[in-house]
Amino acid sequence: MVFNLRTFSFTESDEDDPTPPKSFSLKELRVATHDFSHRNVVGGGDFGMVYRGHLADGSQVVVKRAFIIDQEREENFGREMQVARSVSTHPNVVSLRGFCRTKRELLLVYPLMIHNSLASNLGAQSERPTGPLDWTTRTRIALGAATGLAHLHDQGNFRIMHRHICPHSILLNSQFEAVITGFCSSVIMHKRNVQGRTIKSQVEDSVVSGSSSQTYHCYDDVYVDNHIHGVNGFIAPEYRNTGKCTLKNDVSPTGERFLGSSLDRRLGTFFRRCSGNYVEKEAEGLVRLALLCAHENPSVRPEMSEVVRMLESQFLQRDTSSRSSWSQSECDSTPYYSFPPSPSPMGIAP
Ligand SMILES: Nc1ncnc2c1ncn2[C@@H]1O[C@H](COP(=O)(O)OP(=O)(O)OP(=O)(O)O)[C@@H](O)[C@H]1O
Repeated sequence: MVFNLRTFSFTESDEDDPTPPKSFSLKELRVATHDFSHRNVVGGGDFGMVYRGHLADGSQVVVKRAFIIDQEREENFGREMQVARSVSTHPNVVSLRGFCRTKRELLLVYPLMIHNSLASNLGAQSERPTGPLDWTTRTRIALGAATGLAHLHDQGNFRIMHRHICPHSILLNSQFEAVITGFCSSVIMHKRNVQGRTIKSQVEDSVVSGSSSQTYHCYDDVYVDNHIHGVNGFIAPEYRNTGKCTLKNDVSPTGERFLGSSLDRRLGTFFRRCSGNYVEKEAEGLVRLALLCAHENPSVRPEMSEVVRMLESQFLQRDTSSRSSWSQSECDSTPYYSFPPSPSPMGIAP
């Protein structure tokens, strides 16, 4: 029995706690990536370029490299480190292998996800030689991504808001399971105890980060951001308009984009490309859930844990029962765990 300082509770073992990220030398990462050869570039984002590499122990990794250090990248680096040190291990959340800091560069090392991002497997940008993702894979990706996000949202005494969820931040491993990445904009919200003090995670205090000061936010406060983070088209309307951060900010792009993305960025494109290769009732249910998540009123949006339950009841049931697809009567008998019923013309944002 172990007392967990992060969750303030006893657990059977601490095996879910993350292994502390390793401090790499720049030389090790240069060797791993063939001196950051452009042939090894697998992506890029706000932080910098992302290179594929091989470590000396034979493992395949990516190295995210910022070779211009400014305040924004320092903060991004700090946030990635904070999340990595705080979040417990989960198969749908990427874990930081290590980092490197020099006077001129900031580098983050993650395990390589062989199928890159969801974005690179969808629509017109798809590099897939084998054609569009099949329906079962898409539904597994939707469920995996929702599970990863729900895990971030529920970390015992604190919650992690991702704030940058989009098809580029959902990676696909060798089994095409979704793995959430991209914590450059994430915020950790802590619980307040009875004395009004912020209970914060012990592990965070040991974070090796460049940022000189840490601000701790309580999740029962409304945290207002004066710099809007996120990708255009993937930002919850209330956050874009007011800067107010809540976990429901993550649910909106979830609906608009990744559940929608499980179908495809443009539904018409998906239905054409899959030429009937999907389960109609499931696709309908997914569209309804996506619309509910993207509702303009955040209080109407479900929590991520509810999204997971709805998806599980839909897709896991399919695997274990003889029923071929969902029906309205099944939905009626299990209202909480089922996909939402068809929207009324009022109330659901287009
Ligand atoms: N572990 C990984 N394995 C394979 N490809 C990756 C991995 N991490 C990132 N990539 C590729 O690099 C792209 C950018 O990564 P990421 O979203 O982490 O960068 P970023 O936008 O700089 O980060 P952030 O979202 O934190 O600002 C991804 O969309 C993906 O194509």
